[in-house]
Amino acid sequence: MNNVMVSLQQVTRVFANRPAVNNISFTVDEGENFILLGTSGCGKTTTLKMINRLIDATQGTIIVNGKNILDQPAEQLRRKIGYVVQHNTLFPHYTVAENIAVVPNLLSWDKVRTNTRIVTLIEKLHLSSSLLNVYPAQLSGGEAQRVNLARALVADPPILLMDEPFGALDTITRTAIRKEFSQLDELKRKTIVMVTHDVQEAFEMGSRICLMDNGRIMQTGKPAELLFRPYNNFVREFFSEAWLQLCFIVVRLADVWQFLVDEPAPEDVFLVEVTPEYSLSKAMQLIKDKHEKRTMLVVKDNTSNKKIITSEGILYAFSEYQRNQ
Ligand SMILES: Nc1ncnc2c1ncn2[C@@H]1O[C@H](COP(=O)(O)OP(=O)(O)OP(=O)(O)O)[C@@H](O)[C@H]1O
Repeated sequence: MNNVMVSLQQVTRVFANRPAVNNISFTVDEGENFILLGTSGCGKTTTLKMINRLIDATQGTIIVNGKNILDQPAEQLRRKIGYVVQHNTLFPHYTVAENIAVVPNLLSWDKVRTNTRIVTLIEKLHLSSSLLNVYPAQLSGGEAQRVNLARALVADPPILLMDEPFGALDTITRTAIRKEFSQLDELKRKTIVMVTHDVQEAFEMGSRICLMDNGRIMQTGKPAELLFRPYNNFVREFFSEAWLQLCFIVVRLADVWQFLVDEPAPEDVFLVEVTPEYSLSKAMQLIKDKHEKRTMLVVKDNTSNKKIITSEGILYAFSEYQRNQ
């Protein structure tokens, strides 16, 4: 059985007689990337802030790591929960190193332990050590967001709440940082609840997605479930515009394996080896990226299964797969 780290049970939050969050329930397992997705004003941020008690629920129960969040001082709860928001929340008169050291200092860590941890983290987050002594105003948006993350991770909290963490970045930096973040081993072990209104981001990063509208949950499920088994018209329509692109993010070569046709490779073709774990979009990208010569993919798993495929073959396999959903 998976260990449930965060559980919301029939939670409501009312502002000025209007429910911003209306009777919602979900659980997040240890190590999950749980995404709160939805249009502006649907209650995502309110939901996130209730988990670390920045906002109190009007009704309902919230359990974090087996304990009702009201049964402990808010400060104690927040020590187990890292929090990253869209805006730069670094203290302007503290250097980068001093900013990251805020929590270790509160926890009375000795200097050596704090410094060792800071050096490890900034390396992992691809920040140059020369930035440790500069002030936040001198950082680019991407650097500032990495420092924000370092500060949230420094005491190794088991849970991380992120509210549009890439929202203030330009598209290119945003995509690059998002990719880096998904590969960080430090984040892989964590239970993450992340707010976004960016559908592609939700599908690239989420192990499960909770789609909200007007304070209510429309559907919670794995990315593929939302695409192939939408509960209602709202869910269907929410994803309709980007549907194919999203399918290519969530469906792997392994999923369409039985429909992939093994083709003979001509001599002058460029062969790229991939595993069946590649998503269809990553596989297509590889074929596109090598246009000087025709590219085919050699898909090999760790037994002796092997198929040589083309982009047309991937499209064909996807349409067969979709018909069988
Ligand atoms: N402190 C507050 N006082 C009054 N109303 C509030 C307060 N905070 C949020 N609301 C209202 O609650 C609703 C949900 O807000 P929330 O910030 O949770 O939405 P969101 O989905 O995170 O939106 P966005 O993506 O724009 O941040 C909105 O109608 C908002 O105006």
